[in-house]
Parts: sequence; structure tokens; C-alpha cells
Amino acid sequence: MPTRTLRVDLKERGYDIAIGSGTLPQCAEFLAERSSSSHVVLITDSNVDELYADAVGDYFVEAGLEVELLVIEAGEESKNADVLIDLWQTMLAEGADRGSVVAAVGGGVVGDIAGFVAATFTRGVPFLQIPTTLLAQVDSSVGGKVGVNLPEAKNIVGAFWQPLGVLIDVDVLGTLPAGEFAAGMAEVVKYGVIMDEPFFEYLESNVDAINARDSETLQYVVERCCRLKADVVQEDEREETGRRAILNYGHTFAHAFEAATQYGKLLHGEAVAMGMVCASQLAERIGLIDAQATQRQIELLEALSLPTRPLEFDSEEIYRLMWHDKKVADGKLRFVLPTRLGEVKLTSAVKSGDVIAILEGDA
Ligand SMILES: NC(=O)c1ccc[n+]([C@@H]2O[C@H](COP(=O)([O-])OP(=O)(O)OC[C@H]3O[C@@H](n4cnc5c(N)ncnc54)[C@H](O)[C@@H]3O)[C@@H](O)[C@H]2O)c1
Ligand SMILES: O=C(O)C(=O)C[C@@H](O)[C@H](O)[C@H](O)COP(=O)(O)O
Ligand SMILES: [Zn+2]
Repeated sequence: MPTRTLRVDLKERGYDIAIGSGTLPQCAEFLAERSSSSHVVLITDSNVDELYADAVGDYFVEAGLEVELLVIEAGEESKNADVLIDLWQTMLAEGADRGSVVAAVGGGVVGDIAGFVAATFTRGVPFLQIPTTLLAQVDSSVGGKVGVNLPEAKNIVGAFWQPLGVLIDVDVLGTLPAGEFAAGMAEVVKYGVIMDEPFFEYLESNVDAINARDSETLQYVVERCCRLKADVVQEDEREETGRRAILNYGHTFAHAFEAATQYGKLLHGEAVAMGMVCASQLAERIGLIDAQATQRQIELLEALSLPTRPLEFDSEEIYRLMWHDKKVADGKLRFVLPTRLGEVKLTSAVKSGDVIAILEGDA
């Protein structure tokens, strides 16, 4: 399959997403088409460093660029303010300035933190996304949400800072551990539920090819998700009208699960899988959707090796943590709930007793 290019049309902040197999060596050319900077701050994590970031750095150097490689510890625990301060100070010490460009090579953790570094260093430098996990390729590298966690609340400090461009090479997914691959599929299933019933059906019919990481299937899946996300972001870049909030399906629950486990026990995608089932059960409980729609989500998620039942949580604690959700407005929690497969709505018409009942497994 040839490399495909999608456009995220955000006027002066618009950018391309290039998706293909074996695209990584094109990184210097991809950057040069979008920036005249000769200084790249390449941010990666301790796993991706040797796997891909070294090579990306070499491609940039071969193209005549000066490269500083900054490596953070792999994992969600790194998405915090201390790591941010380290990155800012190292950049300063290494001579980065307003003429530098940040390149994020890694998963969603690297993309979110490097993007926030780019948004804030010298009040903002451009950045390039080179996502290397499935989750980052289908979701986090597109749309410009960047930031870090506090112990109490996920992604609570951040910015909207769109990248210069997104370069996706699906070949790198070959080295992704199975659990990380599955976690990315949770966000993929999300797109089907929130806005594309035929895509949900496609996923149901292609579980084997997906689990086998068939390259053409993955390119199609990544491209479909990027197109759907770009369409939503184009309509509501900064989550002001409620349209972009649909991308948060399952996340009111998921983010509370992640904070309750100190970001150390659950992958984001695993929490999203459990959160989507809770949200669908909540929708069922208040009469928005039928039981079969929830059951189909559970079956698809399980076929993709994802968890569908919350851990043994303290329900009251989870409910309390949910109030840190950024969709809270007018003193009310707002949930993204399905009305059928392929359609969701944002609603605050939910009683606390119903939420707690779902958390206690009383679906
Ligand atoms: N900004 C957004 O719109 C957005 C959207 C969804 C999720 N997120 C955020 O993304 C984060 C999760 O991202 P993630 O799931 O990519 O996790 P991650 O960045 O922690 O990466 C997962 C693991 O895979 C390793 N890895 C990365 N690429 C690899 C490869 N090709 N081969 C082998 N190992 C590889 C990493 O080192 C890490 O250990 C969360 O913090 C979540 O909040 C942000
Ligand atoms: O891009 C968005 O908008 C999303 O909601 C995508 C989510 O998958 C992602 O996890 C995002 O980081 C959550 O955003 P938040 O605003 O709830 O922190
Ligand atoms: Zn997410």
C-alpha cells in the first residue's frame, strides 16, 4: 500500500498525517517540508530509544540537522511535572531556543509530555509527532491535546498545541508488546461506538487479521481512526461545543481508574476498555441503549484481549475521583453515553446512585 496522507484542516494550524509502511526513513524530508529549523530536540522513552529513536536521530543528522536526544523513563508514571522540569532544564542547558523544533518519537506518554514541553518552552516551539504505539498512531498523536497528570487527576495540566505534522510507520507496531497492542485497540473500538457503526462491524469481522497485525489491515484501521478523529477535531478543536467530548467515551470512568491505581497498574487503553463497558451499562440502566449493544462491545473487546470488568475498586473513591474530570460543568458530571452503536450523546442527566451501582457491578 502506498503512503497515504490525510489533512487535519485547522486553517493556519492545519497539518498532514502521513501513514504507511516503512515511512520512518522519510522523517528528515517530512520535517524539512514543514520547518526550516536546523536544531531538533528529539524526545523519546527508554524502550523506544534503541528501537527507533536512535535511527530517527541518525536520519536527521544525515540530513544536516543538529540533534539533542532526551530520553525519559518508559511508562505512564513519567507523565508528571518533575519530568517536565527536567526536560525544560536539559533543553536550556543543551542550547535549545525558539528556533528549535521538538520531535516526539514514542507512544502517547512521550507525545503528550513532549508536546507540552513544545507548547511551553520559550512560550512555544513547533513539534513533530512520530508515534510508535498503536494507541498513539490512532489517537494521541492527532488533535493537539498535550499535558501531564497530577496524582489526583489525569491530564489535568496541559494545552492544545497542534503538531507540524504526524508521520506514521505501521511497521514499528511489530515490536509492540501484546498488552500494549491490545490497549491501542480499545481506542480503535471507541471510534466505532461513538461515530461509525460500519467500522465497528468491520472490526468484529476482522479480529483475526487485527490480532495477527496484518500490515494492510493495520494501515486501514489507523487511517480510518485518524480520519474520524481529524473530522471531530476540525469541528471543535478545543472541546468547546461538546462535539470533541465524544472522543472521551469511557474516559470519565477510565481516568478515575488510572488515578486510583497511581497510574501504575492499568494501561490507559485497558482503563478505557473497562470505562466504555461501564458507560454502556450506565446508558442501558437509564434506558438509552439496549443490552445487545453493550454485549457486542464486551465481546469485541474480549476478542481483542481487553479487560471488560473493573478491578476491585472502592466505588465511592472512584466516584469522588470522577469529579476531577474536565467535562464537569455547572457542578455536574457529564458522561458520553451511547444511544446506539455509532452514536453517543453528552449528558448530565445521570444520578450518582446509578453510577455507583454500575461501579459495584450492578449493571
Ligand atoms: N493526547 C491525546 O489525545 C491522547 C489520546 C489518547 C491517549 N493519550 C495518552 O497516551 C498515553 C498512553 O499512550 P501509550 O498507550 O502509547 O503508552 P506509552 O507511551 O506508555 O507506550 C506504551 C509502551 O510501549 C513502549 N513502546 C512504544 N512504542 C513501541 C514499539 N514500537 N515497540 C515496542 N515498544 C514500544 C513504550 O516504551 C511503553 O513502554 C496516556 O498517557 C494517555 O493519557 C493521549
Ligand atoms: O483527543 C481527545 O479529545 C480525547 O478525548 C482522546 C482521548 O482518547 C485521550 O485519552 C485524551 O487525552 C483525553 O482527554 P482529556 O481531556 O479527558 O484529558
Ligand atoms: Zn484515551
